[in-house]
Amino acid sequence: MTKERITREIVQTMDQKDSLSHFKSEFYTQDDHYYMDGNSLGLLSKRAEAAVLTSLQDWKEQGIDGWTEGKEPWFYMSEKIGEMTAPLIGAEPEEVINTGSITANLHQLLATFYKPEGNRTKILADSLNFPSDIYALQSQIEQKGLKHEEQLIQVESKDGYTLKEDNIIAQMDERTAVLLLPSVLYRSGQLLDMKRLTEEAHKRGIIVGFDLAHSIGAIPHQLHEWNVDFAVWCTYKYLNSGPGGVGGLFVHEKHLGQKPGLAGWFSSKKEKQFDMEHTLTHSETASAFQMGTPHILSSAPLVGSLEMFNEAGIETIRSKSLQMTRLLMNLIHQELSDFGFQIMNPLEDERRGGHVSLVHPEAASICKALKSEGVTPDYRSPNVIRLAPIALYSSFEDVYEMIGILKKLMTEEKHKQFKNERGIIA
Ligand SMILES: Cc1ncc(COP(=O)(O)O)c(C=O)c1O
Ligand SMILES: Nc1c(O)cccc1C(=O)C[C@H](N)C(=O)O
Repeated sequence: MTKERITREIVQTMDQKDSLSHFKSEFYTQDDHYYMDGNSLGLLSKRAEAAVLTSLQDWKEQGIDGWTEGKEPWFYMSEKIGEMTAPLIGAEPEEVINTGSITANLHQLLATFYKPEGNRTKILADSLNFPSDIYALQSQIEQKGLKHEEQLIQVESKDGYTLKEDNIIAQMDERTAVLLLPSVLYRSGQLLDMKRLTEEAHKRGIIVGFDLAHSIGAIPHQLHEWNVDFAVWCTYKYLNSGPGGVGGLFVHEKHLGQKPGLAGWFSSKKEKQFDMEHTLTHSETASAFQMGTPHILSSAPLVGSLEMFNEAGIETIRSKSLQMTRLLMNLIHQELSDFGFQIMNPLEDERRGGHVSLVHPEAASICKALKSEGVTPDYRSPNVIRLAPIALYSSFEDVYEMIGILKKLMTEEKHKQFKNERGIIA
């Protein structure tokens, strides 16, 4: 931690040096409001809005011809977004497609890659992953006529927040068919060593998949180079596609050409799709893992949003995000040491994602009090406050202001006015 006292002047200097600061005006942010929840639902940008309006205009003016003749033809939009996403995850364009949701894509890729055979029947996961991933794993095991209680192995966490890569590797063996892990854990923000885990799993003949929900748009990846077999993600968090925005998937080139586990007419080769044959000629790219008609109005925002990510560059985004979360942690030490907060995310740059995870016994009431004071944090049961300053639309001074607000409300015990229990979502 730094020794120098952090002042407003210091953070203002950081803002002056920030090469990404101009992006803030491209987002709908509110004055005197500090939005720290972009790790759950990112904010709307003007470019994303314009992209949706383009698709609406195409529909208005062209009706069905919008599929091929629109300004942004709908028939090719999922592939275009896949190409735009590829640089963020270190993929070849044909390895990526914009489709589905994390849960739907997990079902698709498990239906494709989970092939229990002989003794190799188990799926290795962890005990801290988001519930939807675990439900998908359980039901895919059941789909194969097996019992998930016997086949799903969930690596335990010693502290209830983080995982040790060594413990995960220790559980990989010749009975493991698939390994599925989050890149960044949704509560603690721990970033797992995807490269090492993939290498170790492959040595043992295991197929490797990652859920990139909490890393895509915040952290660079090298999925192709690391030889990851598949990955899934959502786009409504760091990629700012809006509520229910269409997700994405990656399938390594070495598996392309394989038949999708769950086929539909959008799995087709584009030039064959409208032949309407009952024998599927599936695409040879990640497009094959689509099923039905793409959700154009929930994909379109990405055409605008990803343009900004590619202009900014994911390495620059990561570097600012690390600087912001480092500042946030330093300010917590400087300003909040009397109030019983504990930082649960790993402190090292290479082990933490885009959010800071603060544990406090009164986390729920503190989050409600923060909201009443113009800060949007994110609460996760039972005691976690997640705070995510976002590289494209948060400033260093926002982080400074937000900690000032938190300190004031803790000093005045304003959170005591709120029930220490979760609302419907947070
Ligand atoms: C790690 C993780 N997996 C899965 C999900 C659910 O994804 P979806 O609702 O897009 O299927 C979320 C968030 O909602 C998540 O954070
Ligand atoms: N997907 C969400 C939704 O449909 C409603 C509210 C929140 C969400 C989220 O994304 C939660 C998020 N995955 C989390 O990490 O908690």
